[in-house]
Amino acid sequence: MSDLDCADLSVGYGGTLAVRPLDLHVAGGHLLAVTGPSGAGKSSLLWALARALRPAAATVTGTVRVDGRELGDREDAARAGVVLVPQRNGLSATLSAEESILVPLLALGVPAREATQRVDDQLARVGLAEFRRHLVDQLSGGQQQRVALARAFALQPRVLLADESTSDLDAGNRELMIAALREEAARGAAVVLATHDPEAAAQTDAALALDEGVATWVRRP
Ligand SMILES: Nc1ncnc2c1ncn2[C@@H]1O[C@H](COP(=O)(O)OP(=O)(O)OP(=O)(O)O)[C@@H](O)[C@H]1O
Repeated sequence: MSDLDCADLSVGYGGTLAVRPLDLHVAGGHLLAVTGPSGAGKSSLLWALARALRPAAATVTGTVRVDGRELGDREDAARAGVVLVPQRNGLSATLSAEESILVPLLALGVPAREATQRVDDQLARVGLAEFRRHLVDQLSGGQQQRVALARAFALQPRVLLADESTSDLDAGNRELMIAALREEAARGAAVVLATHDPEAAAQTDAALALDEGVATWVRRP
């Protein structure tokens, strides 16, 4: 089990305070929803938790810890097993579905045979085995979201931060992907899903609402 904690975490862009100082604990094994209207600060919070906001782009204060160890920068967060699925998926249009999952695994030094097995397993898990050779550009928005989730699952994250990762899915695939996020939590990860969708949020262990950067518990863990 891997715990995610932040203390006094805030995000500002020039004069805008997008996330007001926040203390948060997400225990390994739990799936937390971060809800709120457009512009509430959900993406900013997830990017700050992943230590992925560049100092030139945003002012981030506070600390983020995984299993008690403070994360310095994005590379440090990646080494600690933090995986962010960004809102627009972060996939490269010119890679195929399978390459999208394989390349980060090989870059991290996962042996080729194991990496290939993980690609097969995760494409099957998200129901896209027959689309493996399609370029990302040739996939629908919902299929791209499922590839992005498969890529994250293949990395076996200790902390998984998914930003609107079910927004383009039909109800059936949304249920499947939320079940997969729950399985990642059951494996021991701390999982956070930012979502507009009340039906997705209702299926999580706890829900935190953001409004103009102010966080309020809707359902406590
Ligand atoms: N790079 C940036 N520069 C300046 N302001 C930004 C930047 N990114 C976000 N903001 C502002 O910060 C606030 C929070 O934005 P954020 O994207 O975190 O919200 P969100 O809840 O994820 O919205 P959405 O649901 O539309 O994705 C908004 O007022 C937004 O305009």
